[in-house]
Amino acid sequence: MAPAHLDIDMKPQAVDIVRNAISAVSPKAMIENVLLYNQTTSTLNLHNRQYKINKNVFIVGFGNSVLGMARVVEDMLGEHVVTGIISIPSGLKQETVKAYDNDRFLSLKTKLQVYEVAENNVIDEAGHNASKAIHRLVSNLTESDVLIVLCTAGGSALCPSPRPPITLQELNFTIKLLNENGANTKEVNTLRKNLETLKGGGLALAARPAKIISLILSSVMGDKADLVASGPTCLTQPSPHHCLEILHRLHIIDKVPANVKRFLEREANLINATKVMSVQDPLKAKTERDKAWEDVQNVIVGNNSIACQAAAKRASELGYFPLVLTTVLTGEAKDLGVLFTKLAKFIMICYDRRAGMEPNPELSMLEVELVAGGIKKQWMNHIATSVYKAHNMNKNICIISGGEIDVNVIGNGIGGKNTETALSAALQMYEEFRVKQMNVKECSVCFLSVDSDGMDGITKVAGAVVDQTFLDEVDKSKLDMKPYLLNNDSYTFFKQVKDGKYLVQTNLTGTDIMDLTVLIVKQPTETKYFWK
Ligand SMILES: O=C(O)[C@H](O)CO
Repeated sequence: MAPAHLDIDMKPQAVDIVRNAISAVSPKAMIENVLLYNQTTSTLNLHNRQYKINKNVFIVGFGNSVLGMARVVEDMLGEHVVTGIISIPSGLKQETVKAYDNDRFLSLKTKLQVYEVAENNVIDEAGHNASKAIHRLVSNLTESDVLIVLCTAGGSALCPSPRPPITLQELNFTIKLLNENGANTKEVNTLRKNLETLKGGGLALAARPAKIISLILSSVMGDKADLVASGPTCLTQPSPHHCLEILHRLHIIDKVPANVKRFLEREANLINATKVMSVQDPLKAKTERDKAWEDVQNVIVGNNSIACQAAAKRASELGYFPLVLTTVLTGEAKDLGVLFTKLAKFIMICYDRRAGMEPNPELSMLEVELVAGGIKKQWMNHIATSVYKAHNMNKNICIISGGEIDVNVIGNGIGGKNTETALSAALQMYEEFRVKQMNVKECSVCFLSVDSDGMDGITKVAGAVVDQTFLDEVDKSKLDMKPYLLNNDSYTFFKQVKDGKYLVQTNLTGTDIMDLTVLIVKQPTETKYFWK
């Protein structure tokens, strides 16, 4: 007989675990974890630095999640905020007020001006106006002012600032071309840093001599601060040669606007000429350059790993044996769904101590498949040891991962990368545990995949959760998962099963640390490798 806690429904618990993860990176938690305002001494503390506050705070921000962050900072500093500007995606204000009334929007007394720009994520004139207004605001700051910059994903497109003579249309065309020709975020943002005034440290330079605090919500792998919103406050060397190399490599050098190409070539020549003529002592040049950045403090306030740790803590409170597998998960939705189900199968075999001790050809084969699918060899050992420990403690294992899921869109259905990952996992569970092993009725696996911003692709849900009961419902509905999966129509599929009960809804979360997955695998009810 399995202990009572092993019989509980894992779905609400998996949802509870990700809700906790997302809460840990909510605007309030993120800001209040790092930024402390001491009213008695009128100082603002951020890590090891103190800032004198006396009606001298200015706020600027751009990104999909800056709205909530701006609200928290403004609430904290109240009368000390002089003014500010934030640039957010068009329609976000309405969505936020609809979901949360005014709680997550700026207060009625706000001193911040909000620009809603970039409809459908396309650079536009409204965004350009926002960037010009931000530039004007920061250019007038003095040494005694404190500028708080809020940066999150999406910031690049929300604050376009083409360097003259490049026009907004030329910048837009170049970015579109890069995206359409397979450039990754790093490459696109490298171009942005070189072609735009406020990117690649430009905002910080324009705001000198003010003190600058940049609060960055990371939604990029490896938390590279300069990649978020193209690093407006990060020290960056101009790299026109690299830009030209990217354009050549992607075979778009002759397709970018002539003005852009000319601009980059001229910048590259300038650098070449300076190198030849430079008689400066490199050490001295470095010290001067570094001094200029002493008044800039860049801090990552939220990321995937904070969220995964919070998920692990919650899983442990719920009685699971948690394991954070990775915070840099990558892969295509359909492939990841298959991979996580295979991982579940591997764990099930490992749970059986006898199978663990005896050579098991199925286990060895699974190991090879998992490693080929992207699960690192050392992770496999870690998983096997964790399963062994969980077994001894009579606990179920809960594997948490965070990262960026991709999706290959070939169909015309409705879905997001997370609903697609969950549907793919369900299809694989069906095949592994119900088709291949006909005598097994129990499939003690629960898998959940969500987008932390609460909007999976074009859907209004965060993702989906699947388990054995889902497979039962699919059986009852007589629906076939495969064609939906092939048509990228996972949302439509989930909608039809039990009226969408297996979809995970979080509303707009006001944050974004990419995607999160939870895999719970119950211990077998018998010690024997139990589906044979
Ligand atoms: O805005 C951007 O540059 C991307 O979303 C990465 O932050």
